[in-house]
Amino acid sequence: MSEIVVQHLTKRFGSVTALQDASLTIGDGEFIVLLGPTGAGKTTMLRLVAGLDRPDEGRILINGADVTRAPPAARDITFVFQQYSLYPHLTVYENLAFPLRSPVRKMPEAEIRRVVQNVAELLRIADKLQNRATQLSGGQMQRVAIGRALVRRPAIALMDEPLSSLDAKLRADLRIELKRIQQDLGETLLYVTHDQTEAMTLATRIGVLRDGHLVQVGTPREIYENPADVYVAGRLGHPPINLLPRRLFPDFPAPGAAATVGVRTEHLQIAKVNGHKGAGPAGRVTWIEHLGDQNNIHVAIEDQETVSLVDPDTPLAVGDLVSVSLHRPLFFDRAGARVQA
Ligand SMILES: Nc1ncnc2c1ncn2[C@@H]1O[C@H](COP(=O)(O)OP(=O)(O)OP(=O)(O)O)[C@@H](O)[C@H]1O
Repeated sequence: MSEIVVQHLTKRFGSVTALQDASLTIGDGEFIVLLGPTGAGKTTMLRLVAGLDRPDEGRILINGADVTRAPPAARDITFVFQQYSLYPHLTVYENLAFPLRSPVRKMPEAEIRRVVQNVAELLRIADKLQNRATQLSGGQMQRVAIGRALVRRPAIALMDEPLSSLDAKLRADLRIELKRIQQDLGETLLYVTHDQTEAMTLATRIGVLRDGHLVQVGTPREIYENPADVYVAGRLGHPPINLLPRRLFPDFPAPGAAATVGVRTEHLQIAKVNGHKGAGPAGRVTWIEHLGDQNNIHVAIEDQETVSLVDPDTPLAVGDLVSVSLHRPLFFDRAGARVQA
Protein backbone atom coordinates (compact mmCIF):
# COMPACT_ATOMS: atom_id res chain seq x y z
CA MET A 1 0.00 0.00 0.00
CA SER A 2 1.22 3.50 -0.63
CA GLU A 3 -0.04 6.95 0.14
CA ILE A 4 1.72 10.17 -0.75
CA VAL A 5 0.59 13.37 0.94
CA VAL A 6 1.73 16.74 -0.30
CA GLN A 7 0.82 19.55 2.10
CA HIS A 8 0.97 23.26 1.31
CA LEU A 9 4.09 23.01 -0.86
CA THR A 10 5.65 26.29 -1.92
CA LYS A 11 8.85 26.63 -3.94
CA ARG A 12 10.49 29.88 -4.99
CA PHE A 13 13.40 30.46 -7.35
CA GLY A 14 14.53 34.01 -6.60
CA SER A 15 11.57 36.24 -7.40
CA VAL A 16 9.68 33.44 -9.23
CA THR A 17 7.18 31.41 -7.23
CA ALA A 18 7.23 28.13 -9.14
CA LEU A 19 4.74 26.42 -6.83
CA GLN A 20 2.34 28.08 -4.39
CA ASP A 21 0.61 26.29 -1.52
CA ALA A 22 -0.05 23.04 -3.42
CA SER A 23 -1.76 20.21 -1.54
CA LEU A 24 -2.59 16.77 -2.92
CA THR A 25 -3.13 13.28 -1.56
CA ILE A 26 -2.21 10.42 -3.89
CA GLY A 27 -3.88 7.16 -2.93
CA ASP A 28 -2.62 3.63 -3.49
CA GLY A 29 -2.75 2.62 -7.17
CA GLU A 30 -3.71 6.11 -8.34
CA PHE A 31 -2.42 7.51 -11.61
CA ILE A 32 -2.24 11.27 -11.03
CA VAL A 33 -1.45 13.44 -14.05
CA LEU A 34 -0.26 17.02 -13.55
CA LEU A 35 -1.42 19.03 -16.53
CA GLY A 36 -0.49 22.58 -17.40
CA PRO A 37 1.33 24.73 -19.95
CA THR A 38 5.06 25.39 -19.86
CA GLY A 39 6.16 27.14 -16.68
CA ALA A 40 3.05 26.14 -14.70
CA GLY A 41 5.07 24.33 -12.00
CA LYS A 42 4.61 20.67 -13.00
CA THR A 43 8.27 19.67 -12.99
CA THR A 44 8.85 21.64 -9.79
CA MET A 45 6.18 19.60 -8.01
CA LEU A 46 7.67 16.35 -9.31
CA ARG A 47 11.21 17.33 -8.27
CA LEU A 48 10.01 18.21 -4.78
CA VAL A 49 8.32 14.82 -4.37
CA ALA A 50 11.47 13.16 -5.76
CA GLY A 51 13.69 15.05 -3.32
CA LEU A 52 15.74 16.68 -6.08
CA ASP A 53 14.69 20.09 -4.70
CA ARG A 54 13.67 21.24 -1.22
CA PRO A 55 10.43 23.20 -0.71
CA ASP A 56 10.45 26.61 0.98
CA GLU A 57 7.27 25.68 2.79
CA GLY A 58 5.13 22.59 3.21
CA ARG A 59 5.63 18.89 3.84
CA ILE A 60 5.75 15.63 1.90
CA LEU A 61 4.71 12.37 3.54
CA ILE A 62 5.27 8.95 1.97
CA ASN A 63 3.35 6.23 3.78
CA GLY A 64 3.08 8.42 6.86
CA ALA A 65 6.81 9.25 7.08
CA ASP A 66 7.82 12.89 6.68
CA VAL A 67 10.40 12.84 3.85
CA THR A 68 10.45 16.60 3.20
CA ARG A 69 14.16 16.83 4.03
CA ALA A 70 15.14 13.28 3.03
CA PRO A 71 17.47 12.75 0.03
CA PRO A 72 16.04 10.99 -3.07
CA ALA A 73 17.67 7.67 -2.22
CA ALA A 74 15.96 7.59 1.17
CA ARG A 75 12.51 7.94 -0.41
CA ASP A 76 10.74 4.92 -1.82
CA ILE A 77 10.46 6.44 -5.31
CA THR A 78 11.66 5.97 -8.88
CA PHE A 79 11.54 8.36 -11.80
CA VAL A 80 11.50 8.40 -15.60
CA PHE A 81 12.42 11.49 -17.56
CA GLN A 82 11.78 12.55 -21.12
CA GLN A 83 15.25 11.43 -22.19
CA TYR A 84 16.09 7.77 -21.90
CA SER A 85 18.30 7.28 -18.90
CA LEU A 86 19.54 3.72 -19.40
CA TYR A 87 23.03 2.41 -18.78
CA PRO A 88 24.17 2.17 -22.43
CA HIS A 89 26.91 -0.43 -21.83
CA LEU A 90 24.53 -2.83 -20.05
CA THR A 91 22.06 -5.24 -21.61
CA VAL A 92 18.34 -4.73 -21.27
CA TYR A 93 18.34 -7.54 -18.70
CA GLU A 94 21.04 -5.85 -16.62
CA ASN A 95 19.30 -2.48 -16.88
CA LEU A 96 16.10 -4.00 -15.53
CA ALA A 97 17.90 -6.06 -12.87
CA PHE A 98 19.97 -3.10 -11.62
CA PRO A 99 17.38 -1.60 -9.23
CA LEU A 100 16.80 -5.05 -7.72
CA ARG A 101 20.49 -5.61 -6.95
CA SER A 102 20.76 -3.17 -4.07
CA PRO A 103 22.75 -4.64 -1.15
CA VAL A 104 19.87 -3.83 1.20
CA ARG A 105 17.47 -6.04 -0.70
CA LYS A 106 19.65 -9.15 -1.00
CA MET A 107 17.26 -10.51 -3.61
CA PRO A 108 18.37 -13.98 -4.79
CA GLU A 109 19.47 -14.16 -8.45
CA ALA A 110 16.67 -16.60 -9.33
CA GLU A 111 14.10 -14.18 -7.95
CA ILE A 112 15.67 -11.29 -9.91
CA ARG A 113 15.43 -13.40 -13.09
CA ARG A 114 11.78 -14.11 -12.43
CA VAL A 115 10.87 -10.45 -11.76
CA VAL A 116 12.82 -9.15 -14.76
CA GLN A 117 11.26 -11.76 -17.05
CA ASN A 118 7.81 -10.83 -15.82
CA VAL A 119 8.29 -7.06 -16.38
CA ALA A 120 9.91 -7.66 -19.77
CA GLU A 121 6.88 -9.67 -20.85
CA LEU A 122 4.51 -6.97 -19.62
CA LEU A 123 6.51 -4.44 -21.63
CA ARG A 124 6.74 -6.75 -24.66
CA ILE A 125 10.54 -6.59 -24.75
CA ALA A 126 11.26 -10.13 -23.52
CA ASP A 127 13.00 -10.94 -26.82
CA LYS A 128 15.36 -7.98 -26.35
CA LEU A 129 16.74 -8.89 -22.92
CA GLN A 130 20.22 -9.71 -24.22
CA ASN A 131 20.49 -6.61 -26.43
CA ARG A 132 22.59 -3.70 -25.30
CA ALA A 133 20.50 -0.60 -24.50
CA THR A 134 22.12 1.21 -27.44
CA GLN A 135 20.79 -1.44 -29.87
CA LEU A 136 17.17 -0.50 -29.12
CA SER A 137 14.84 1.91 -30.88
CA GLY A 138 13.70 5.05 -29.04
CA GLY A 139 10.36 3.47 -28.15
CA GLN A 140 12.03 0.30 -26.86
CA MET A 141 14.49 2.32 -24.77
CA GLN A 142 11.68 4.26 -23.15
CA ARG A 143 9.85 0.99 -22.49
CA VAL A 144 12.92 -0.27 -20.64
CA ALA A 145 13.20 3.01 -18.71
CA ILE A 146 9.56 2.65 -17.64
CA GLY A 147 10.16 -1.02 -16.76
CA ARG A 148 13.18 -0.10 -14.69
CA ALA A 149 11.11 2.44 -12.73
CA LEU A 150 8.36 -0.08 -12.02
CA VAL A 151 10.41 -3.25 -11.47
CA ARG A 152 11.24 -2.61 -7.87
CA ARG A 153 7.67 -1.69 -6.95
CA PRO A 154 8.29 1.74 -5.43
CA ALA A 155 5.75 3.56 -3.24
CA ILE A 156 5.42 5.92 -6.18
CA ALA A 157 6.90 6.22 -9.67
CA LEU A 158 7.40 9.78 -10.93
CA MET A 159 7.34 10.40 -14.68
CA ASP A 160 8.14 13.69 -16.42
CA GLU A 161 6.82 13.67 -20.00
CA PRO A 162 8.23 10.18 -20.63
CA LEU A 163 6.54 9.86 -24.03
CA SER A 164 7.16 13.33 -25.42
CA SER A 165 10.31 12.50 -27.39
CA LEU A 166 8.59 9.67 -29.30
CA ASP A 167 6.75 10.04 -32.58
CA ALA A 168 2.95 10.27 -32.52
CA LYS A 169 2.22 6.61 -33.37
CA LEU A 170 4.68 5.24 -30.82
CA ARG A 171 3.45 7.69 -28.21
CA ALA A 172 -0.12 6.49 -28.69
CA ASP A 173 0.94 2.80 -28.48
CA LEU A 174 3.06 3.27 -25.39
CA ARG A 175 0.36 5.36 -23.72
CA ILE A 176 -2.00 2.41 -23.89
CA GLU A 177 0.67 0.02 -22.65
CA LEU A 178 1.67 2.26 -19.78
CA LYS A 179 -1.93 2.39 -18.58
CA ARG A 180 -2.30 -1.38 -18.91
CA ILE A 181 0.92 -2.06 -16.98
CA GLN A 182 0.02 0.44 -14.27
CA GLN A 183 -3.34 -1.28 -13.85
CA ASP A 184 -1.87 -4.80 -13.91
CA LEU A 185 0.74 -3.94 -11.30
CA GLY A 186 -1.48 -1.60 -9.25
CA GLU A 187 1.38 0.91 -9.39
CA THR A 188 1.03 4.44 -7.95
CA LEU A 189 2.10 7.13 -10.41
CA LEU A 190 2.60 10.88 -10.54
CA TYR A 191 2.98 11.89 -14.17
CA VAL A 192 3.66 15.26 -15.77
CA THR A 193 2.45 16.26 -19.22
CA HIS A 194 1.09 19.15 -21.20
CA ASP A 195 -0.69 16.74 -23.56
CA GLN A 196 -4.41 16.70 -22.85
CA THR A 197 -4.94 13.33 -24.52
CA GLU A 198 -2.40 11.72 -22.19
CA ALA A 199 -4.08 13.38 -19.22
CA MET A 200 -7.56 12.25 -20.26
CA THR A 201 -6.62 8.66 -21.07
CA LEU A 202 -4.05 7.87 -18.37
CA ALA A 203 -5.22 9.66 -15.26
CA THR A 204 -7.41 8.41 -12.48
CA ARG A 205 -7.28 12.08 -11.43
CA ILE A 206 -5.88 15.15 -13.16
CA GLY A 207 -4.31 18.07 -11.28
CA VAL A 208 -4.46 21.24 -13.35
CA LEU A 209 -1.66 23.72 -12.64
CA ARG A 210 -1.61 27.38 -13.54
CA ASP A 211 1.17 29.79 -12.60
CA GLY A 212 2.24 27.58 -9.70
CA HIS A 213 -1.29 27.08 -8.38
CA LEU A 214 -3.00 23.70 -8.36
CA VAL A 215 -6.32 25.09 -9.50
CA GLN A 216 -8.39 21.89 -9.68
CA VAL A 217 -7.96 18.20 -8.99
CA GLY A 218 -10.54 15.73 -10.25
CA THR A 219 -11.26 12.75 -12.47
CA PRO A 220 -10.84 13.46 -16.20
CA ARG A 221 -14.61 13.50 -16.51
CA GLU A 222 -15.06 15.96 -13.62
CA ILE A 223 -12.42 18.27 -15.06
CA TYR A 224 -13.99 18.10 -18.52
CA GLU A 225 -17.63 18.42 -17.47
CA ASN A 226 -17.31 20.49 -14.36
CA PRO A 227 -14.31 22.83 -14.64
CA ALA A 228 -13.77 25.28 -11.77
CA ASP A 229 -12.99 28.20 -14.05
CA VAL A 230 -12.46 29.37 -17.60
CA TYR A 231 -8.79 28.40 -17.50
CA VAL A 232 -9.48 24.76 -16.58
CA ALA A 233 -12.32 24.61 -19.13
CA GLY A 234 -9.86 25.66 -21.82
CA ARG A 235 -7.21 23.04 -20.93
CA LEU A 236 -9.29 20.06 -22.09
CA GLY A 237 -11.17 19.67 -25.34
CA HIS A 238 -10.01 19.72 -28.93
CA PRO A 239 -10.98 22.02 -30.59
CA PRO A 240 -11.18 24.02 -27.36
CA ILE A 241 -14.43 25.03 -25.70
CA ASN A 242 -16.24 28.00 -27.25
CA LEU A 243 -16.18 30.98 -24.88
CA LEU A 244 -18.80 33.51 -25.88
CA PRO A 245 -20.20 36.70 -24.40
CA ARG A 246 -23.46 36.22 -22.53
CA ARG A 247 -25.10 39.00 -24.58
CA LEU A 248 -25.19 36.74 -27.67
CA PHE A 249 -27.81 34.54 -25.98
CA PRO A 250 -30.33 36.96 -24.44
CA ASP A 251 -33.12 34.34 -24.46
CA PHE A 252 -31.10 31.60 -22.81
CA PRO A 253 -31.68 31.38 -19.03
CA ALA A 254 -28.41 32.10 -17.20
CA PRO A 255 -27.38 33.12 -13.67
CA GLY A 256 -27.17 36.89 -13.11
CA ALA A 257 -23.39 36.93 -12.63
CA ALA A 258 -22.73 35.09 -15.91
CA ALA A 259 -20.57 37.14 -18.27
CA THR A 260 -19.26 34.32 -20.45
CA VAL A 261 -20.98 31.22 -21.79
CA GLY A 262 -18.78 28.18 -22.35
CA VAL A 263 -20.04 25.61 -24.87
CA ARG A 264 -18.04 22.57 -25.90
CA THR A 265 -17.93 22.02 -29.64
CA GLU A 266 -20.08 18.88 -29.36
CA HIS A 267 -22.69 20.88 -27.44
CA LEU A 268 -22.96 23.74 -29.89
CA GLN A 269 -25.55 22.41 -32.28
CA ILE A 270 -26.36 24.03 -35.56
CA ALA A 271 -29.14 23.57 -38.08
CA LYS A 272 -29.42 25.05 -41.54
CA VAL A 273 -32.17 27.63 -41.84
CA ASN A 274 -33.80 28.35 -45.15
CA GLY A 275 -35.09 31.88 -45.39
CA HIS A 276 -36.84 32.15 -42.02
CA LYS A 277 -34.76 32.25 -38.85
CA GLY A 278 -34.96 29.23 -36.51
CA ALA A 279 -34.88 29.19 -32.73
CA GLY A 280 -31.85 30.72 -30.99
CA PRO A 281 -29.32 33.14 -32.44
CA ALA A 282 -28.31 32.89 -36.06
CA GLY A 283 -24.84 32.33 -37.39
CA ARG A 284 -23.11 31.95 -40.69
CA VAL A 285 -20.82 29.09 -41.72
CA THR A 286 -17.36 30.54 -42.43
CA TRP A 287 -15.16 27.46 -42.75
CA ILE A 288 -15.47 23.66 -42.86
CA GLU A 289 -12.73 21.27 -41.75
CA HIS A 290 -13.22 17.67 -42.92
CA LEU A 291 -11.69 15.24 -40.44
CA GLY A 292 -13.10 12.04 -41.91
CA ASP A 293 -15.22 10.85 -38.99
CA GLN A 294 -16.56 14.33 -38.26
CA ASN A 295 -16.49 17.89 -39.50
CA ASN A 296 -15.49 21.01 -37.60
CA ILE A 297 -17.85 23.71 -38.77
CA HIS A 298 -16.73 27.24 -38.02
CA VAL A 299 -19.68 29.53 -37.48
CA ALA A 300 -19.64 33.28 -36.94
CA ILE A 301 -22.26 34.49 -34.51
CA GLU A 302 -22.16 38.26 -34.93
CA ASP A 303 -18.41 38.98 -34.59
CA GLN A 304 -17.64 35.79 -32.61
CA GLU A 305 -15.98 32.79 -34.24
CA THR A 306 -17.26 29.45 -32.90
CA VAL A 307 -16.66 25.80 -33.76
CA SER A 308 -19.30 23.08 -33.88
CA LEU A 309 -18.65 19.37 -34.27
CA VAL A 310 -21.05 17.79 -36.77
CA ASP A 311 -21.61 14.55 -38.58
CA PRO A 312 -19.76 14.62 -41.95
CA ASP A 313 -22.99 13.80 -43.78
CA THR A 314 -24.67 17.02 -42.65
CA PRO A 315 -25.19 19.04 -45.84
CA LEU A 316 -23.65 22.42 -45.01
CA ALA A 317 -21.60 24.82 -47.09
CA VAL A 318 -19.62 27.96 -46.41
CA GLY A 319 -22.00 30.93 -46.37
CA ASP A 320 -25.02 28.95 -45.09
CA LEU A 321 -27.20 30.60 -42.50
CA VAL A 322 -27.66 28.38 -39.42
CA SER A 323 -29.54 28.52 -36.14
CA VAL A 324 -27.44 27.81 -33.07
CA SER A 325 -28.57 25.95 -29.97
CA LEU A 326 -26.65 25.37 -26.75
CA HIS A 327 -26.58 22.18 -24.72
CA ARG A 328 -25.17 21.91 -21.21
CA PRO A 329 -23.54 25.36 -21.33
CA LEU A 330 -21.15 26.44 -18.55
CA PHE A 331 -21.31 29.95 -17.12
CA PHE A 332 -18.40 32.05 -15.93
CA ASP A 333 -18.33 35.43 -14.21
CA ARG A 334 -16.29 38.44 -15.25
CA ALA A 335 -13.22 37.13 -13.41
CA GLY A 336 -13.50 33.72 -15.13
CA ALA A 337 -14.79 31.81 -12.09
CA ARG A 338 -17.53 29.26 -12.66
CA VAL A 339 -21.10 30.33 -11.85
CA GLN A 340 -23.48 27.44 -11.27
CA ALA A 341 -26.69 27.51 -13.30
N1 LIG B 1 16.10 25.90 -11.19
C1 LIG B 1 15.34 26.96 -11.47
N2 LIG B 1 15.81 28.20 -11.35
C2 LIG B 1 15.04 29.28 -11.61
N3 LIG B 1 13.73 29.20 -12.01
C3 LIG B 1 13.21 27.99 -12.13
C4 LIG B 1 13.97 26.81 -11.88
N4 LIG B 1 13.16 25.73 -12.09
C5 LIG B 1 11.97 26.23 -12.47
N5 LIG B 1 11.98 27.58 -12.49
C6 LIG B 1 10.85 28.46 -12.84
O1 LIG B 1 9.71 28.02 -12.13
C7 LIG B 1 8.53 28.06 -12.94
C8 LIG B 1 7.91 26.68 -13.02
O2 LIG B 1 8.79 25.82 -13.76
P1 LIG B 1 8.51 24.28 -14.02
O3 LIG B 1 9.71 23.73 -14.69
O4 LIG B 1 8.04 23.64 -12.78
O5 LIG B 1 7.30 24.37 -15.05
P2 LIG B 1 6.64 23.20 -15.91
O6 LIG B 1 5.18 23.33 -15.72
O7 LIG B 1 7.25 21.90 -15.58
O8 LIG B 1 7.04 23.65 -17.38
P3 LIG B 1 7.55 22.74 -18.64
O9 LIG B 1 6.31 22.13 -19.24
O10 LIG B 1 8.17 23.75 -19.55
O11 LIG B 1 8.53 21.73 -18.12
C9 LIG B 1 8.98 28.63 -14.27
O12 LIG B 1 8.73 30.01 -14.28
C10 LIG B 1 10.46 28.34 -14.31
O13 LIG B 1 11.13 29.29 -15.11
